[in-house]
Amino acid sequence: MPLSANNPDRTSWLHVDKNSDFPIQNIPFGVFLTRDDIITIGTRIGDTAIDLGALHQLGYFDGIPLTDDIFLQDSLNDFIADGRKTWRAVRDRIAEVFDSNNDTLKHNKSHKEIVLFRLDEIEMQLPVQIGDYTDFYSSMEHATNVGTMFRDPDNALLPNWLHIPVGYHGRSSSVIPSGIPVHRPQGQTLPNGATEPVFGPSKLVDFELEMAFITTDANDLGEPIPVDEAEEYIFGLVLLNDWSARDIQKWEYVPLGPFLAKNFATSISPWIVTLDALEPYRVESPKPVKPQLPYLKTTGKKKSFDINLEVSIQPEGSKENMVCKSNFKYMYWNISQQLAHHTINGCPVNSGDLMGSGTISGPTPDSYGSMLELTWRGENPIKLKDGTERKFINDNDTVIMRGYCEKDGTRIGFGEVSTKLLPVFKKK
Ligand SMILES: O=C(O)/C=C/C(=O)CC(=O)CC(=O)O
Ligand SMILES: [Ca+2]
Ligand SMILES: [Mg+2]
Repeated sequence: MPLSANNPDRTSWLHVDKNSDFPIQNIPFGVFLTRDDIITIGTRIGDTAIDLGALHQLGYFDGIPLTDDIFLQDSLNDFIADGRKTWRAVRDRIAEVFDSNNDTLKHNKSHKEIVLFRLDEIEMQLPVQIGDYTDFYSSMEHATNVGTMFRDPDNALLPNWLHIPVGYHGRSSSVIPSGIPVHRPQGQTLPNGATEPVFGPSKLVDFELEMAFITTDANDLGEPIPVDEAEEYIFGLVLLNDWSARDIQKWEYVPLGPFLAKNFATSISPWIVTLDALEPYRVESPKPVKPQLPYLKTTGKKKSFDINLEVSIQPEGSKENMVCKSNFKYMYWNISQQLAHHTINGCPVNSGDLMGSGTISGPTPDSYGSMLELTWRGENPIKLKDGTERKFINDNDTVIMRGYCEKDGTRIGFGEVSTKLLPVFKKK
């Protein structure tokens, strides 16, 4: 059955710019602090933020079984744990309330004063309390590029890669929303030609263009999630910047994988776009190069999504420079395969877990999802509009990632994840 909230013909009585990421067909979920210092769950149409806690108290969700305080929370975890049926009913109701043909709230000035906020009146928070954060490594182009640079160009893709959605466990304590600046990390590195490491600021701070999915309570300890059921347990997607210190990474990662090179910060966009909203943008996943084991084989619906992705660097006081254009559809392993693999050993997944896709590099050099690849380890620096060059990210640069889908005149997007890199932390 088509989802009512996805009706492409629906318009809203709230103003929506033509190129907005947030038409009434999107209806993402997030958490924000209001002008009155109240934390609430909300959604967004155009440039208007909508307080769902207030909307619920005023009775606009009557008939949907929801607890009174479901939206009066500082995270979406409980709402997500209520399951897909509830997410759908709430999203459909929001679409009805804000439909151009519905005058109820539109003509109620006092209700609108309580429910609607301009974006400059709110402060976006992390949308979920993240219990566990996992990062995959699912772009064949990225894995090949990094394998070429870090290891052996003749055997760039390691033998397991075409059989396993490779991943590592990250650290949730340093996941931050868009807008929170990050300090350049310090650590151990092995200078070129040296035999002993040195300690100091990382010289090779990089971004990684990723998306991430957020789960609901999915399975009990010991219980795998079948690959074709995986999407039932995925609430939605965000943009993710997996900040990476390449010099620290290269020295520390053998043999257990990334550690301090990756966990100093991971930035995400604050609005979670639901899988339901992304339904019209499904595409086939890349053809498997090698046969996949049965637990990873998907059937039925297409399991990848056509999401345009862009990365810009903005030096302090200067213009934005777009350095990468990629697409989520390039991922060799899709989100269903990632979740099936993650749980095949019986590992439980909880509401609010964050699963990074891995760096999303495409086939062409302008679609590589990190500076490491775009400048090929710094060999081909990128020229910026202000006349300076970048091999990696400089202090006081801001890295901005954006993502959107577009089809048949409807566009829905993720907004942005924007993060400034500050110099090394100094105690005042
Ligand atoms: O190939 C390696 O040794 C590591 C590559 C990465 O930087 C991996 C990573 O964080 C996963 C990813 O983003 O694809
Ligand atoms: Ca990564
Ligand atoms: Mg990181």
